[in-house]
Amino acid sequence: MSKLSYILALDQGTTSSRAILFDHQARVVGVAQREFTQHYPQAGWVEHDATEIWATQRATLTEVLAKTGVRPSQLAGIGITNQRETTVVWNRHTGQPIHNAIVWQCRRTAAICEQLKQQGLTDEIKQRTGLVPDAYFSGTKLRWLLDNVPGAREQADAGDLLFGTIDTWLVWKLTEGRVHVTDYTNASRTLLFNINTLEWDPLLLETLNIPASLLPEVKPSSRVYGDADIGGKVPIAGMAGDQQAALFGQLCFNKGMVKNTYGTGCFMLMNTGQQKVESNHGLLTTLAVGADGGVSYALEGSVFMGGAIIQWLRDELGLIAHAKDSEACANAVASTNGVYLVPAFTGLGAPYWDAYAKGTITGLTRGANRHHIVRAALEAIAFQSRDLLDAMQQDAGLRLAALKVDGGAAANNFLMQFQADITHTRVVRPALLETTALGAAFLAGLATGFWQNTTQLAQCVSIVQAFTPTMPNDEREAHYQGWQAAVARARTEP
Ligand SMILES: Nc1ncnc2c1ncn2[C@@H]1O[C@H](COP(=O)(O)OP(=O)(O)O)[C@@H](O)[C@H]1O
Ligand SMILES: O=P(O)(O)OC[C@H](O)CO
Repeated sequence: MSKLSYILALDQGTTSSRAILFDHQARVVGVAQREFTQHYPQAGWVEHDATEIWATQRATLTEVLAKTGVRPSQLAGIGITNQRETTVVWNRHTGQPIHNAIVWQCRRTAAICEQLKQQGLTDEIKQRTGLVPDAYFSGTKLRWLLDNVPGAREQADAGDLLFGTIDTWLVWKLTEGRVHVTDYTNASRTLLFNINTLEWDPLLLETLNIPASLLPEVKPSSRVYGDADIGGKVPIAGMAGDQQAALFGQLCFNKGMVKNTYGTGCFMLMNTGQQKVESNHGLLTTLAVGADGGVSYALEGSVFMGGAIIQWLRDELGLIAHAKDSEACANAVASTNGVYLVPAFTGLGAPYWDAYAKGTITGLTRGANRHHIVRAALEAIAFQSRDLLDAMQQDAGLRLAALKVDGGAAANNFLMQFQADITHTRVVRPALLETTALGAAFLAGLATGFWQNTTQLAQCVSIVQAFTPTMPNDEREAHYQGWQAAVARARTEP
């Protein structure tokens, strides 16, 4: 075992930045968390201030060390995991972003995506990147910034600008501008990266008019990238998009293993090993991390609104005071009384990919009350995940024995039981829901010798609870058909 005692994970999520300190048994020794501002400059647009992201992330790092009394010299390494696709462009000389970051949820580039489809590039994009032409991914966001921020195109052509997803931005800040790097998992979400050759794709760069000089170097997810200067030098040794980090943290190292994360959105990933599986059911093919820390392929179902629906009920409708109150609220009624909520607030992601669908509530009667609506919101999270699981099982040609879950909203027992019921699949929840941070810690720990191998990692993880399906078959399928009918009403495309 290394003489160094801890690994620090930085988890930069959509709504908050977290720093979590793990010991050698992967126990959480300390946590610090800071929320940051969401900017909605127009309907459907979402931005973050990259400078605020860095400030909150840096503050959590300082706070977690201060409150645990751990010194930088006791850290074996830092692992970074991040909200994916969110796009930052900054000046390489001043380190200043040229604009707010465009967030993965932002729909402003839907028209650019329509153009790509009209140019007949959908199949080409799918074959090269594993993705679909949707505003979700970084490529069109980067294009928008270069085309719309005054002077950006000239600066880019002069080689003065750098692009990064949030991982790249944090490493750049932590190394004081010495390192401009990303990892394969984050690169695979840009719409610019070829997942067959594992290189930036010249055709896509040309199509979107992106100079290659903006792009970071791409490396494996478990690797020393450089030293962070945090009052002592600490190697940054792990880096992965948050969903791929969660897959690793859930020990899904091998082919056929699946996890579903319930955070702001819901993201179901299946490791397909060295086999690149193309979906026929609206899923993405993406890069993940294999047992040796190298590249593996994954199938992914991405749902834009998961726990964020609960935030909406809390912040915009005021139906609950705290997210966790949704559980008691849902349990206060025996059913939704025929109410369905389709959370297409930012369009619909997998498996529908309908950029213009709008949020919809159906089945309201005079008997409907806030309990029914809250229950329908939680059920919607699980229905969307069933859509993904059905698609994934069909694409992979297998039936899952159990679904591993994590993320903030996986704490909700009503949601987990309903998930088991509506998918007719056992749902398994680990003791630690922060599997995203754990995955990043594992990657950094493997690269620095803090942990030797995946067997050692598996010994650190324990399962606390399993939810077994109890809903009768006819009730389940009738309820799911009700959901499908509600989705059909929310959609703009057949
Ligand atoms: N007990 C709960 N029941 C339902 N939703 C919850 C609960 N606790 C948290 N959430 C939701 O989970 C999300 C936070 O999860 P988290 O994993 O921290 O997300 P992220 O990493 O995307 O910021 C929020 O959208 C919140 O509304
Ligand atoms: O911030 P999260 O955990 O909801 O994750 C966001 C995803 O990475 C977006 O693709």
